[in-house]
Amino acid sequence: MAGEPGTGGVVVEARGLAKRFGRVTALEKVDLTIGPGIFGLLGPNGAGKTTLLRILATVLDPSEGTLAIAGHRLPRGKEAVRRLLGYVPQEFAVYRRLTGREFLDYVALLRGLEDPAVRRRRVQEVLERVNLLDAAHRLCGTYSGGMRRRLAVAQALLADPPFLVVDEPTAGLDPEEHLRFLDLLAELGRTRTIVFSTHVVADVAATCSRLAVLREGRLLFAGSAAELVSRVRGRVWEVRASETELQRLPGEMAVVKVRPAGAGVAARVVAGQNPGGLGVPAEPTLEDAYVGLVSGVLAEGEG
Ligand SMILES: Nc1ncnc2c1ncn2[C@@H]1O[C@H](COP(=O)(O)OP(=O)(O)OP(=O)(O)O)[C@@H](O)[C@H]1O
Repeated sequence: MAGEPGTGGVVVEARGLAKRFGRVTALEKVDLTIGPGIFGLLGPNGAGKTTLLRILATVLDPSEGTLAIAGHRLPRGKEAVRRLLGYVPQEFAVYRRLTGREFLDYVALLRGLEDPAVRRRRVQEVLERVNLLDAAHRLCGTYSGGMRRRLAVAQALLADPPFLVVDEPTAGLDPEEHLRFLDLLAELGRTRTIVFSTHVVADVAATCSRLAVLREGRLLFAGSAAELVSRVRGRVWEVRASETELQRLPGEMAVVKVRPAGAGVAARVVAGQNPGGLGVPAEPTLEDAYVGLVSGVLAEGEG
């Protein structure tokens, strides 16, 4: 049954979620349904990603709207949801003077795993899962950023929760750790519901079955990557021009990336019309669609 530990993930239903901090509106009327698998949350700085994840993790109450997780309405069902939840916050504090193993043992004890033999086994399992066994005897204070991220995931996995909320898991990781982390997420997502936030569109393209895009607290899109990409089809262009020509191109457009090419540049742009007639149509990617959406070149709901 969905909602029970280790049996395939939970369903999240948010309707009209809003969050205000004084005069700042961090989230506005967010309607979202999230099912089993990996769900990516994309958006520029200040979009409201962390706020939404903190609400899903029951750390923060919304100012308005309704939220049900695995059928438990919040805030009434908070305790029940917490039993299903593993949360990896953006800022994760560790006890620098404990080893990785001691730290996890301590967290497991706090989570109610009282039998020392059960705890030892569980700590060993999560250390293995996140590939930290070799560093388990080292003080947490000596861990790299990537190792701390893995320790943060390990503590979230101690109770084998079917619902994981992970805030920017790949920030600050080196390329090798980054790839390993995506593999771990993909593996965990086979039997769980995972919601994670990121700035890296490629991470979403690589791991997520569904995604949402937030900007300034508003939900611009929720659906599959293929749906988002289809919105930009026919509007992505490779433009070869001089820098000056590029800056003077007529019409509304969003520049996805620019690289040097010969004496000028090759730019990838999203635009309704072929920019200045200089564009060659290109096959759209998720990054093109994301940039088009957050820049406003693709209107919301357009498709
Ligand atoms: N506790 C708080 N008090 C006041 N304002 C807040 C608080 N938390 C968030 N905000 C504001 O709410 C908005 C959304 O912030 P949030 O951290 O959710 O965005 P984000 O998408 O996670 O951004 P980033 O990618 O930079 O981490 C921002 O304007 C932020 O300054």
